[in-house]
Amino acid sequence: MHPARSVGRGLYLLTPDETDTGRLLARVEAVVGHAALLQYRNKAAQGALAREQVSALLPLCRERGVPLLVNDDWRLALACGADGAHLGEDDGDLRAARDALGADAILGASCYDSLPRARAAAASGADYLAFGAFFPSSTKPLARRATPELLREARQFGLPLVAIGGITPDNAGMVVEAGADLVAVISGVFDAPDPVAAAQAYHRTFRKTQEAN
Ligand SMILES: Cc1ncc(COP(=O)(O)OP(=O)(O)O)c(N)n1
Ligand SMILES: Cc1nc(C(=O)O)sc1CCOP(=O)(O)O
Ligand SMILES: [Mg+2]
Repeated sequence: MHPARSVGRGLYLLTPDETDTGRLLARVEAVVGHAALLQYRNKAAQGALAREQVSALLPLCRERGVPLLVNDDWRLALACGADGAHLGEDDGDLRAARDALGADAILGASCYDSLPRARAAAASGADYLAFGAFFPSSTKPLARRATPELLREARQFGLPLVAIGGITPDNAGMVVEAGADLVAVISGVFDAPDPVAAAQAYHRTFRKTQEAN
């Protein structure tokens, strides 16, 4: 069994679809210090632009001590020297990614609403298991839905659990109480009127839940 890399606890920030690299950097720079992990996810960028953006984000993440993962494309993560990759059901084989990236890389897996998928991902070398969507998501309106009960059951795998999908500072408590170590967020931070205040508000949820238990 692969010894899972530590991924911390708190806010797991995913980048917005931003094609202007300078603007992407500025938006991320404002909030990345409040994140435990950053995922480069940009459905509007491929090829050279995606590579340029990962390479631009990497020094910022290193400076702030925040691991940078690449969504969908472990080869891009490897080429840029990022800290890992996140793969969903259409993004290739987890075991092949683990073999190519090595034991030190952080490898995340989308499990949607499926415990069997989570079991397979854990056996294939995932460092964390992501479930969702927990709430209606403006980013992914057609996402399958998951429940807090599923998260409780997923504790059996002994890996860090990520909750994603429509998570706001107001509803995050429900998934954190159910066992989420990280809440993965795009619009709750990047579409907020004050992204820094929003990022800080997620932190308070973790603190409150810890104090209550
Ligand atoms: C942390 C995290 N969880 C889930 C996803 C979704 O991955 P996927 O199903 O491959 O969908 P896309 O993000 O590629 O649209 C994720 N990216 N990150
Ligand atoms: C990228 C993604 N994956 C999901 C899943 O359920 O697997 S939900 C989702 C969208 C996350 O964005 P927001 O925080 O804006 O809802
Ligand atoms: Mg994907």
